[in-house]
Amino acid sequence: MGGTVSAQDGTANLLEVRGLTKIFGTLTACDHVDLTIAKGEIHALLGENGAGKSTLVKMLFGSLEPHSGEIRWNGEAVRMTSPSVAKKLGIGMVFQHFSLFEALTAAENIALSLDDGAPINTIAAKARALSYSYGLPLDPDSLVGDLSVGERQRIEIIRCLLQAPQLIILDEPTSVLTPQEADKLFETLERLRAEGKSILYISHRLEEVKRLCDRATVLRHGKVVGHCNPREETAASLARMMVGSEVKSAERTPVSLADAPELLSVCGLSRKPAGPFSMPLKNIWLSVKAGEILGIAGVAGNGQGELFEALSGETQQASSDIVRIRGKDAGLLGITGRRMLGAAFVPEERLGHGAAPRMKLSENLLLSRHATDARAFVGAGGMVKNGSVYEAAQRIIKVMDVRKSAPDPEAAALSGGNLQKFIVGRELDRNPTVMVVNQPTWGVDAGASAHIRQALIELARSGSAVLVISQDLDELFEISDAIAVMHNGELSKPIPIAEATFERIGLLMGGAEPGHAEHSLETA
Ligand SMILES: Nc1ncnc2c1ncn2[C@@H]1O[C@H](COP(=O)(O)OP(=O)(O)OP(=O)(O)O)[C@@H](O)[C@H]1O
Repeated sequence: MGGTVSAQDGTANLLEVRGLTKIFGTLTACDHVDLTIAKGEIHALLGENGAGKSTLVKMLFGSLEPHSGEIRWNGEAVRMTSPSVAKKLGIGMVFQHFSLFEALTAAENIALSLDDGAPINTIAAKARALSYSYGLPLDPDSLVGDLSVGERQRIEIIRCLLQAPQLIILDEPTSVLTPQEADKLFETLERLRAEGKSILYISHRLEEVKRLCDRATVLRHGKVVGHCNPREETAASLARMMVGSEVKSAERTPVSLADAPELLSVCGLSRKPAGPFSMPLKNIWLSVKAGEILGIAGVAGNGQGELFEALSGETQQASSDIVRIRGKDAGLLGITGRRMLGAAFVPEERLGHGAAPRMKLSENLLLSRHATDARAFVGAGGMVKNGSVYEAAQRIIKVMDVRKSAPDPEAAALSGGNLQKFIVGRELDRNPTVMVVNQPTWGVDAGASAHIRQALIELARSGSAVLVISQDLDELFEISDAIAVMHNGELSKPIPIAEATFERIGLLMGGAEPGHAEHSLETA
């Protein structure tokens, strides 16, 4: 075999890709892409949403077939005809969306994918030993449903490492992790590098790319537009390489809320856990006024999802005055009833929850807005005005700069970040009086994140109340007028942004000063 020599520093290349091309319909998602990965390097793959990163790694992992191009592995031409071929060669992948069964244990989940017939006890013992040796401790007997997102990701990583890969591909691994969990992951990746393994790392978080990665390849519109050493760049210069122009952060204009009417309020919301894997809500009080953005911070799994469900009407309250929208009792209304009051909701999970994957964007638009926009979209006798729906979908696509491979593609054919842009745009397009959004820029690139954040600020300043749940503290500090923290099903008092610091919010996220915000309603 014998690897070829990399021009960069003389180390052998593990992977060499030449002219790899993938075409979807009229869109060339990857256009003659060249990429080399040396042994023992952490290589970043950067690019805007829809730049072709996932398409490229899917071709490397054998889950998509290229139209043309060549892949060389340890110097030899190979064809990745399926993920099992890629795994056998030594490529492992940790996906953005986990594929674990909640009702099974960690070891049972691992056994399912290893498929080597080894007894479950042997697999559990191996998983335990490996997880401890890499500083990612895991109890193989724990039920996945009881685990935090970070712990679930450990299972995915251990499952990948058990196959002894030489190249590990990670697709946005830190977007669901707390800062502490991300630090642990970086240590593990550095250790893997020291052992001579190679890592291909996809992330929109440019600071962590600077910290971790040895080289970067930048894609734009499916083409390689540059290579760099991220340590010699700034986050701004990396963003510029990806986007092709300067990326500005959102600007929060000052606002006076003294006489502003309250548009969304929650008074004493409590809820028992809905199932074995959900969090109770404990006496939650909050208030959002016209013009205001209230940010809700918290480590994933502390009740933010349950709070979103309670606000959106997916779960209803014990009495109608617990949730009020525009001064109307809404606690017993479902999602459509709350939308009819002028509220809009963007859930965290975009595929399945935020959009039906196999439906076109225009059909998804109709699905969520047929009741609230009946006059615009439904004609006499209940006939759908297809032309109007299509036009509205195209308007949203244009405003949000949604990149796609067909005029009105199915939701599942969009890249993750582009689908997120469409869903946020679909709700903003209604000009809602109350907007509740969970993780607005999850998986969204720097340029589009700035666009979404600015749009939320402008919506608030035009007189709407906006509540943003986010795990991204930088985001909350950039856009919020006040930040409250969810911990263990309780919500802290909101802290006005002028008094909020990362330390103070971080302490609350860790469980300091717990308590609900009953008196905040008087002071807000
Ligand atoms: N199965 C598919 N059918 C049609 N078009 C597709 C399909 N998968 C991806 N595309 C298109 O190919 C382009 C590249 O998408 P890809 O998912 O590779 O982008 P990405 O760089 O990973 O983006 P993100 O950062 O948002 O995850 C997008 O315009 C997307 O709409």
